[in-house]
Amino acid sequence: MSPSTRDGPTDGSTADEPATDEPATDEPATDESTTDGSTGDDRSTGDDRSTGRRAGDAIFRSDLGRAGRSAATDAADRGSEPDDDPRVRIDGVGKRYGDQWALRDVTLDLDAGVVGLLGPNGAGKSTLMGILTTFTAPTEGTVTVDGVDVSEDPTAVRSRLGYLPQEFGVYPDLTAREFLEYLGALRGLDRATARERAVDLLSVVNLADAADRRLDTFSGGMTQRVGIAQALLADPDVLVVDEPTVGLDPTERARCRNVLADLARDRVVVLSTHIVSDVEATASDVAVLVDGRLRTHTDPETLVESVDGRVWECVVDDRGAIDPAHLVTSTARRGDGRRVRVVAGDPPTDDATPVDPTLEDAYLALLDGRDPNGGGRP
Ligand SMILES: Nc1ncnc2c1ncn2[C@@H]1O[C@H](COP(=O)(O)OP(=O)(O)OP(=O)(O)O)[C@@H](O)[C@H]1O
Repeated sequence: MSPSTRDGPTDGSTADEPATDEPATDEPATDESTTDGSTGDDRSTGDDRSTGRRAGDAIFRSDLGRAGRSAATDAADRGSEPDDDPRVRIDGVGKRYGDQWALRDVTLDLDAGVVGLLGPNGAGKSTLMGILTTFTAPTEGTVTVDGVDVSEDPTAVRSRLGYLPQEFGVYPDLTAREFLEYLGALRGLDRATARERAVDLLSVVNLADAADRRLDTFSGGMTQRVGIAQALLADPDVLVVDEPTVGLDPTERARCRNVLADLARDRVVVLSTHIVSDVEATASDVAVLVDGRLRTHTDPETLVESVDGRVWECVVDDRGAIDPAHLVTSTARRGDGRRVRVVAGDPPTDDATPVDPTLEDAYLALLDGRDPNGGGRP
């Protein structure tokens, strides 16, 4: 049996090779054969009717007989109080390719919750995820997961970490249950444990009703949730997901987001995405990378507040009516003209009305960096 097409691990687990500085090994495994699932019929709901569990219920972690991997449990095993160290500590991390720095001096502490990793193309998000998932060796700085250094002991880090790559491949002729059992066996689980875990995980991602359907009948969103399930096979403390909602319809996006938010109750979920509304809907933290550097790490509410009182909507005949010194975050043609959304210190037109800011307004203003009072970019 072979996966549809892929060059790397089918399960999105991290590569077996130790992290290296060679760019050739810095490419995360990708899969060009995602299921588009146009024939899928997803009847799953937020609740698993067979068990009555909610996605990501804490019961899942204990059910899996997890051998105490969290910092808290490790500390309890050692007979000591858990320390205040964050689950993930990224300290002064940089990555250089040739003479170009893809990432520089990034310091981030992460604990349970969803951290939305945002940044324009080329900002360094994939590089940072590659370092976190042990694919890529940092040039400088350290990353620890539950106190374990990714460079010193990548194998131990991998056992604490689940990864859903952007392109996730499945074996289309297997059922969801068979697929997870297979990946569980690859991870060294015995048959009974793999079976039990597959059932639990399908419940966690609200696919219990579809467990015995072949994967080639799954919609794109269902396949992504299978991807999340496989990333949870080792019941990781840290889940890294790369653009999990791209190409999904709004209903499936919401389902996927809800699963991630539920899982983040007792895990670090690193959500790398360009879809700012997904971050707004799920994240407790937002980290913005620009040109390889961390521009901000805060909570979404604080970022939104940064443009409070500076977002306006107005209707204009054409966009030229807006002072080019102002940042236009959206424009839509309406019957009465163009409705534009503007970030500016003062009303951009006489009839502009103030509106509640969104995270997207704040994010675009942060990237734009121009003076909201109209003075242009610094
Ligand atoms: N293997 C590599 N060899 C050389 N340069 C690389 C390599 N991987 C990434 N880079 C460079 O590092 C910088 C950061 O790239 P990275 O892919 O991490 O950004 P990103 O934020 O993930 O972008 P995107 O949103 O487009 O996926 C870019 O300038 C990119 O060209």
